[in-house]
Amino acid sequence: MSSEASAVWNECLRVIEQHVNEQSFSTWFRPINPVKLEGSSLTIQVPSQFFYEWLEDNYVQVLKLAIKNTLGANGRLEYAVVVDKGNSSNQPYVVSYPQGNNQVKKAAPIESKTPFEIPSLDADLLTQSNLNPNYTFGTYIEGDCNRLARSAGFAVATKPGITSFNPLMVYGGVGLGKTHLVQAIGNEIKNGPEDKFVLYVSSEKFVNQFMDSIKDGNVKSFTNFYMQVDVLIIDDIQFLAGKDRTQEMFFHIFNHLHQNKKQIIMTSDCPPKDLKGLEERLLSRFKWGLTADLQMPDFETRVAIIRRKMQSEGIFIPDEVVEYLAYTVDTNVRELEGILISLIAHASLNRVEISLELAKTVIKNFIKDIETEVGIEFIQKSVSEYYGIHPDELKAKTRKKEIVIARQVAMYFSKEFTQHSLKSIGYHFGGRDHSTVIHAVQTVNDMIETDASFRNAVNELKKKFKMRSY
Ligand SMILES: Nc1ncnc2c1ncn2[C@@H]1O[C@H](COP(=O)(O)OP(=O)(O)OP(=O)(O)O)[C@@H](O)[C@H]1O
Repeated sequence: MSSEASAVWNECLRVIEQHVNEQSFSTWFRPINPVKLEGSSLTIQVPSQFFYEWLEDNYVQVLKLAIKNTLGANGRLEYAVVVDKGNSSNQPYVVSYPQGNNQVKKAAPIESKTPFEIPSLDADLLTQSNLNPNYTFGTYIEGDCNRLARSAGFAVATKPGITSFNPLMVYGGVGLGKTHLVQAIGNEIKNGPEDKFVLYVSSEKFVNQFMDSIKDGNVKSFTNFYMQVDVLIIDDIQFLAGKDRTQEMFFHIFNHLHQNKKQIIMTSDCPPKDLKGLEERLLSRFKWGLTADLQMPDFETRVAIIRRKMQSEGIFIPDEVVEYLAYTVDTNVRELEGILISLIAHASLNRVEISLELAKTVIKNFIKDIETEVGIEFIQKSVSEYYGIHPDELKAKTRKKEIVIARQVAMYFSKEFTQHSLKSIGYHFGGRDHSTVIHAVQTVNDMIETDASFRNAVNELKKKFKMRSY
């Protein structure tokens, strides 16, 4: 960054500051970097195409004024937009508009190659991996939900085929980051010092390719192709269920790769023991290495995921909105990202700032099946999650101390956050009496007074319910 450009841009900021409110100023102008000054032309770098369009749509007049005040009537402003997706070189591209001319020439985004396309069998093996370059360890947020899988993945990436994690099987529910993690391993190996042929393929494509090879009479070249791979990443292995011929072929490829110390990485939507329709000999091989699961990220990890996404989109979102989203969307990461994108798009289309109000509208109107009310069931789920027990235990007869406390806390919040009568609350906790609920509320109130760590726990949960009941 040139010091002249900085000085001019600081002058511009002083002008802009007087014409926009504080939040808009920090959202849309603080992230801008002045890049260079050539004559009376200043180039500023903005974090994304979306960011650039927003400035053009909303702040073009104030920008013109700032440029005119600092660089005179001939002053010009140029943008360098950092293209974050699909442009591995991450080269900025420049669009410019002359002063007094509103015809902005918008540059087309740089095309990226489709990341998931399967290479043809005679493709240049070392360059075609089908890996999405954005799926790296750097962009994968670590939390308790994925620690084992992530560290095993990292170990595999450091020494593919050599650790005892071969095969590495990552399993978990929909949209929890399986593909991202296994592709991060692939990218790490591919970008490492050794020339390894890493191949990512979805099981569905694998099946289709195999079928085609039978049809075309080139099964041998199909097999040879897969046997040359150094690191085979095969996604959604559950898709092989019931496809006996493909399983047989995969069995041979698996054995060949494993015997030759090649790394095999797989994902599945459930643990191997629950994979139905897969041959026993395959399942037993899946258990040779390491099986690690992914869970739904906890609140802090969800916040970190949102912040990372904000950073990559070059968007600022107020903390209270970030927290609201993280509290409310606890289904899976893909849904969380989807809602975030809807929110950004909604703000952009309606030309409004991202606020808590807007986030509530987007969540309620756009994502119909998301529960935003605090009901007894939600309280039971949240409290049992917090105490690491199963929600059914809150309704069971057990008198184990930690379960009694969790049950009392859940009853206390049901009284505070829902309209249910004491009788109804008791009913939802395994048909207990209303006097049990009164006793629970009293006990929790007493413990809040006397026990600081209990008070903190209750406050933390309360924050969650409050967020949801906004
Ligand atoms: N820990 C994480 N850090 C950052 N982003 C994440 C994380 N987990 C998931 N994501 C993001 O969530 C989205 C969904 O992840 P991904 O596609 O890997 O899920 P999946 O488990 O493979 O889903 P499916 O079951 O549908 O195959 C992706 O955009 C991914 O980048």
